[in-house]
Amino acid sequence: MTTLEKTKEAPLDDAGATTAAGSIGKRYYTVVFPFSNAEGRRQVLLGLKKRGMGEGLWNGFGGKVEPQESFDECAHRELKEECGLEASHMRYVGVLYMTRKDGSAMTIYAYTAHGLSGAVEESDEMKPQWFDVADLPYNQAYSEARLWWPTMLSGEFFIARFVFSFSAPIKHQIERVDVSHLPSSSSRNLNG
Ligand SMILES: COc1nc(N)nc2c1ncn2[C@H]1C[C@H](O)[C@@H](COP(=O)(O)OP(=O)(O)OP(=O)(O)O)O1
Repeated sequence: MTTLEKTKEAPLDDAGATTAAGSIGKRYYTVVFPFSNAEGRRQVLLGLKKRGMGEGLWNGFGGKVEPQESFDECAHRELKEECGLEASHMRYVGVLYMTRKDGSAMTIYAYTAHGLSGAVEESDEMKPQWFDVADLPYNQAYSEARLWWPTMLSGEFFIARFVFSFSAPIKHQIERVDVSHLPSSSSRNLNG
């Protein structure tokens, strides 16, 4: 089953994801949200960005996918570099296609991290802090966070598309995808 949520009636084109114009300046990123259920409280670790893009905003931990690196490897590396944690289980929960009217585009692969080990440490880039999932700092996060974090928190796989004019999302679509019927990677391998 697929559910669509749209801000506008006009459908989003896939400009940034697929067209020649959109692929110019396209960048691939990961973002990771570590979860904890310590003392019966469902919490997520966010980082306050200390420099560069998104400075002063709370976000998950992530960055650009390096050449020769898989998305999963990038997610584990960025988590460790930015907040000191390691995860025994990283769950790929969704993908965000972000495009600007100038044709530049960014694709962000979103993960939740579980089975955490290590000590939470502040890095050059991020100041980490635990938040109750019911009390997230949407007023000090990217403006589109309130549109997709609730879906990410629900655990349903999602495909989100945003079109920005400067930093404001002017069009968005969030598709929740039931992936339970898809073959696992092991069964795909068995089928060649
Ligand atoms: C609207 O723009 C954004 N929205 C959201 N939700 N997240 C964004 C947006 N722009 C960037 N991000 C995320 C994607 C990544 O998780 C980080 C990017 O971090 P950064 O630019 O610092 O990437 P690094 O590879 O760490 O960069 P350097 O090592 O070169 O500093 O933010």
